[in-house]
Formats: sequence, C-alpha cells, structure tokens
Amino acid sequence: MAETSGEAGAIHARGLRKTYAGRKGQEVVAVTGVDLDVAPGEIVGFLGPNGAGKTTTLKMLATLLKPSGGTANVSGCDLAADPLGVRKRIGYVSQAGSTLPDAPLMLEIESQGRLYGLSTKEARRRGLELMEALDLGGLERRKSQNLSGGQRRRLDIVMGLIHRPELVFLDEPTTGLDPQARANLWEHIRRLRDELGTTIFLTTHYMDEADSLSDRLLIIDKGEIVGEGTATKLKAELKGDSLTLTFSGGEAAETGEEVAAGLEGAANVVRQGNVLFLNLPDGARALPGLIKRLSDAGAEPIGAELSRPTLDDVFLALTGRSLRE
Ligand SMILES: Nc1ncnc2c1ncn2[C@@H]1O[C@H](COP(=O)(O)OP(=O)(O)OP(=O)(O)O)[C@@H](O)[C@H]1O
Repeated sequence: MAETSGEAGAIHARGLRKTYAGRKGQEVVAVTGVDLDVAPGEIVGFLGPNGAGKTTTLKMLATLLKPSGGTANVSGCDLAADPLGVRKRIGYVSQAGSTLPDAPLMLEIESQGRLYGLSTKEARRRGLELMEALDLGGLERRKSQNLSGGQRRRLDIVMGLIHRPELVFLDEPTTGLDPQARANLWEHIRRLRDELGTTIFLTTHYMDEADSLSDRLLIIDKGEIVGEGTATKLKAELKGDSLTLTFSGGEAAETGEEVAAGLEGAANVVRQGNVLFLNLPDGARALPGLIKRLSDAGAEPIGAELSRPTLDDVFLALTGRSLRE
C-alpha cells in the first residue's frame, strides 16, 4: 500500500545509496548513504564538485533511478512503495531540457500536460498562465530552437510545472546562461516559492547562486553530505575571519597587539607599524567587544576592516576542492 505519512512537498531520505556497475564489473559507489531533509516551501541548494553525486541523488529522489539502498519519503509518498505517487507530485527539470527543437511551444506544453492526465484545454490554460508568469507570454507559437538560452530554461521550467507539483527538482537550472539571464531566472524561482509555495531542490555549480537563492545548502562530496546549513551558518562555522586594525600610531598599535593576543580565539596576530592583522572566529560578532577593550586600554583603532569567508572558502575547507576546479 502506498505510504502517505510525510508532508506534501517535503523530502526525508535516510541512507540513500547508489552503486553503478563499472566497466570492468567493479562497483562504482556514486552515492554513499545520504541523509537529507527538506521542509515544505524551502529552496535548498545542492552543491558539489563534478562527479560528487548530485544528479544521481536527484534522479533517485525523482524516481528516475532506483536506489541501491536506503529509504525516502518524497512529498508524502514512499519512494519504493509508491513511485507513481511521487511522480504525480513532483516536477523534474533535467540539465539537458526536454523540448523538441522544432515544435511550437504550446504544442509541447499541451503534450506534456496530457502526459500528466490533463485535458488539452486545461494544459493550455495552465501553460498560458505559467508562460506569463515566467515571462514567455506571446511566444506560444515560437519553436524552442528560436528561443534564447534563458527563455529555453524558463520553458523547461514551465514544462516541469504543468501539473502543479508541490516539489520541483531543478538540475543546474542556470548553467550556460549569461549573468543577467541567471539573475532573472533566480527571480522566477523565488516567485514560484513565494507565490505558489513550491518546494525547490536545485543543484548548482555556482556559489553566488547557492548563496543568494537558497534558504539552505547541502554540500555533497564523493557521494556523501559534508556540510549543511544556511550560507551564513556555514560561513560562520569557518573559523578565522580576517581583521585589519589601523591605529593612530605605533604605540597604540603595540597596546592593540597585546589586547588582541589575549583575546579568546584570536590567531595569527601580526603587527606591521601601526597596522594590526589577526584572524578571528565570527569576527562580526567579536569586533564590537574587541573595539571596546581596545578603547578601555587607550588604543582605539582609527580603522577596522573585516573580510568574511566566502562560500568558496567553505567549500574549499569541506571538500579540499574549489567548485571552479
Ligand atoms: N550510469 C553510470 N554508470 C557508472 N557510473 C556512473 C553513472 N552515472 C554516474 N556515474 C558516476 O557516479 C558518480 C556521480 O555522478 P553524478 O552524475 O551523480 O555526479 P554530479 O555531482 O551530478 O556531477 P556533475 O556536476 O558533473 O553533473 C560519478 O563518479 C560518475 O562518474
């Protein structure tokens, strides 16, 4: 019997695992055993270097690949017991897209709708609504080969949403788009969540995309989740913001050096003339207290510059690799 205990739009996966048969008959472990939770209405960014297991995980959750182990409840349905239930409730937009190059857009949208059991009329009505919402209004007769890259990705999203899924998987939605088209697509993705409450689970290679679009990030490397949280939390966990303090003179800087060296968590305190460099965990929070201590010691700095770790630094620390490699 189909299980419907989970929440609509949510994902709960435990020990999800996938092995492929390698060319020489050996096992290739693509996904090692992933535990993953997504709340309804969340936008979750799934980040990882090439070959980390993002697409494999996505395809398992979207019923396109059978897991080798583990369990998952996707949008209220058990993945193993009720894959059809899952399929009805989710949308999946692949990296490659799914449209034929020379069919008019509305024809494609209608046939997609019919695949989900909609009448042609209903598919057309929803298609027009979605095209409008995704800035494709008036292009119903256009062929997809004559669309810009950004328009084509938005069309893929229209196709993935025609049956009003509660949860949408987007596999690298903005790869290959120029910065303006990417920012524009982010706006549309946010609106989907804000206006329709759609849960969005997307893979990306782009740090700025993960940072600005996602409520929460999951970082996968070599088939395993290695980091999880908001971009702010992940950055804050990375010890050692860099702080540069400038003093009015060498004497004040020397006092500053003594104060900073006694500060809990401070590391790499180096003074050069009237400038002091140090690393400080969660620098933004620690800075006001440090400035007060310096003031009390008669060495108030005349300048303070804090540089926060970027998501790239987080990724590097967690995986030993840069996403851009
Ligand atoms: N059909 C397959 N047969 C054998 N190995 C596979 C197959 N599909 C994927 N793999 C391997 O599984 C691992 C994970 O691949 P996957 O495509 O899930 O990674 P990814 O994180 O999506 O990578 P990318 O960012 O490059 O799309 C890789 O080592 C890949 O070579």
